[in-house]
Amino acid sequence: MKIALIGYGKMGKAIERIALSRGHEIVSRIDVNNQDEFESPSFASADVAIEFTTPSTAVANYKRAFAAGVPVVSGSTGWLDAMPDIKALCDEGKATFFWTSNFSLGVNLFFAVNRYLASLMEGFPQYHPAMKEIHHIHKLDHPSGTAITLAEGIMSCDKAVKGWTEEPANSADNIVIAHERIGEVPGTHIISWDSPVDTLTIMHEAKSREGFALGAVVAAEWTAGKKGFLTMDEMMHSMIERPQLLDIIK
Ligand SMILES: NC(=O)C1=CN([C@@H]2O[C@H](COP(=O)(O)OP(=O)(O)OC[C@H]3O[C@@H](n4cnc5c(N)ncnc54)[C@H](OP(=O)(O)O)[C@@H]3O)[C@@H](O)[C@H]2O)C=CC1
Ligand SMILES: O=C(O)C1=N[C@H](C(=O)O)C[C@H](O)C1
Repeated sequence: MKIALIGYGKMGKAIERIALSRGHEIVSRIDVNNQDEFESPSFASADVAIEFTTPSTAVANYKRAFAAGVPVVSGSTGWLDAMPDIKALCDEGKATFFWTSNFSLGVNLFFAVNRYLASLMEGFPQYHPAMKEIHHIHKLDHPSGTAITLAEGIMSCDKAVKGWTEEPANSADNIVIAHERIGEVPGTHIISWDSPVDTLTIMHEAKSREGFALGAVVAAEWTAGKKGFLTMDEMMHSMIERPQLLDIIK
C-alpha cells in the first residue's frame, strides 16, 4: 500500500518504521517546511494519508488531503470542535476519514472496561468518578483526547454523570479530569470511583508509542478502499466478527 505521512514528528517516525516493516511504501512525507507537497503527484498517488500533527494544524491538513482525493487516518487531538464539519464532508461523499483519540488495542479494550464499570456504577450512587491523565512535557493539549473519550464513555453509561470538567470545584454532577506533564511519559490514564468506604481504580499505562503507531498502520490498511466516516469501534467490530483479521494486530 502507498502511504503518505502528514507530520513527521514522534508519531510520524514511529508509523514509518512500522509501515515499512509491514511492506508498505512511503510515497510522501509532509512537514511544516514542504506544504507544497499536498499538491504533488506523489501525495495524490497515496492510498491513504496518516496524519499526526498538532491541534491547530490538523483540520487544514485534512481538507488539503481531501482536496487531493486522499483518504485520511488521523490521531491528532485537541481539534474536536471541528468534527461536525469533517463528518459532514464525509457524509456528502467528499471525504474519507478515520479518527480515534487512541489507536492502541489496549486502550480500546480499556474503553470497553471503562464503559462496563460505569454501567455497574450507575446503580451505586455512593461512588463518584475522577480521572487523571499523565503525558510527556511536549504535549500541547489537555485534557488528552483519550481522557475525553473515557469521560464520554462514562457519561453514556452512568446518566448521573452529566459532563466533564477540569475545575475541581465543579465536581458535583461532573467527572473532574486532572492532567500532569512529566518527562517523556507516553500516556497514562487512571479512573477512580471513590465512596466513603473504599476506592476502585482502573488504569492504562502505555510503555511506548509502538501500540499507537501499530494501531494507526492497521487502521490505514483497513481504511484503504473504504469510503466515508470510519470509526475505531467499526474496525474493532469487523475484526471481532472476522477473527482471522485479528492476526494482523499481533
Ligand atoms: N490517537 C492516538 O493514538 C495518538 C495521538 N497522538 C496525537 O498526535 C499528535 C502528534 O503527536 P506527536 O507525533 O507525538 O507530536 P510531535 O510534536 O512529535 O509531531 C508533530 C509533527 O507535526 C509537524 N507539523 C506541525 N504543523 C504541521 C503541518 N501544518 N503540516 C505537517 N506537519 C506539521 C511538527 O513539525 P514541527 O515540530 O517542525 O512544528 C511535528 O514534526 C498530537 O495531537 C497527539 O496528541 C499522539 C499519540 C497517539
Ligand atoms: O500526545 C500524546 O502523546 C498522546 N495523545 C493522545 C491523546 O491525547 O489522548 C493519545 C496518547 O495518550 C498519546
